[in-house]
Amino acid sequence: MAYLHVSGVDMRFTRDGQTHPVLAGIDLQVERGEFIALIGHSGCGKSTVLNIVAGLLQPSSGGVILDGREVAAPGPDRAVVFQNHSLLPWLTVYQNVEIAVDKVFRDTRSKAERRDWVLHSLEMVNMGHALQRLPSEISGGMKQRVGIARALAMEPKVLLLDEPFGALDALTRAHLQDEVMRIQAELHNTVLMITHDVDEAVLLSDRIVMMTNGPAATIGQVLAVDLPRPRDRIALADDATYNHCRHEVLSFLYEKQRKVEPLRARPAPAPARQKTAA
Ligand SMILES: Nc1ncnc2c1ncn2[C@@H]1O[C@H](COP(=O)(O)OP(=O)(O)OP(=O)(O)O)[C@@H](O)[C@H]1O
Repeated sequence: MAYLHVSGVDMRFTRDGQTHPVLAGIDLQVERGEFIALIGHSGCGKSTVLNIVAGLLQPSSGGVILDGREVAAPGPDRAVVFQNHSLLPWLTVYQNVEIAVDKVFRDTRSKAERRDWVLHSLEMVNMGHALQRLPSEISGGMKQRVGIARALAMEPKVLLLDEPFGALDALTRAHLQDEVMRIQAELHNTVLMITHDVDEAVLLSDRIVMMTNGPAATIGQVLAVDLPRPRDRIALADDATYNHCRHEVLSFLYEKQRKVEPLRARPAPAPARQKTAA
């Protein structure tokens, strides 16, 4: 059996007395240590899938099994990193990671071991120099790094990333993607990452799971990214496999699942004014 198994998941929300089918028959099996990117048009239900795996939402039918146990509620074995860093603003960088480490390892590791682990986790994302700073005193990219350190420090079975780099500028984003690849190579985490960025999906993942448009979205195509690691973004620009994967995802999104946004009606042009001679 797969390490993470999302099985027959349907999700319906009730809004204004009406039932809206969001997900229908989501089936996904993820091996231990695999990096999965989840991609699809806005509103198709990617976050809903992630929240179900996190245990934050209960599916209408179907379920999730992680390492042989059914997911019924949120737990430290599934750490989530959101797009908008969710650090506690009144705690320092160090304390933001410490609070998670204390929660998970209070009974199994000594105070000194926990302290070393907090420091190690922050060093891993190159934040060891800013331990005493508050979130308001660091950049968006640094906050995201601390969020990733906090999630990794919990040693989760699955790391759930909901557009973790979505709010960052292109350079910071590339830098953090490289860091995540380096950490992944070291720790072999099992990762489920939502992204809107096709290049990010191909660069980082082992498989790309593409979702159809809602309502009642499901998995439309799964693409294996057969690129050796470590991966180098510059070398990959001319790589045939990389470009093939990129093309497959783009064609899924913009040909097979083309999403036509309703155009807003334009206001009628104002009638031309008669010019009157002065
Ligand atoms: N708690 C809720 N109650 C009612 N409807 C919801 C709820 N959560 C999500 N939805 C609806 O479910 C659909 C899927 O939302 P979801 O956030 O999962 O999509 P998404 O693919 O992650 O979108 P985006 O890429 O824009 O973040 C949307 O139509 C959304 O309005």
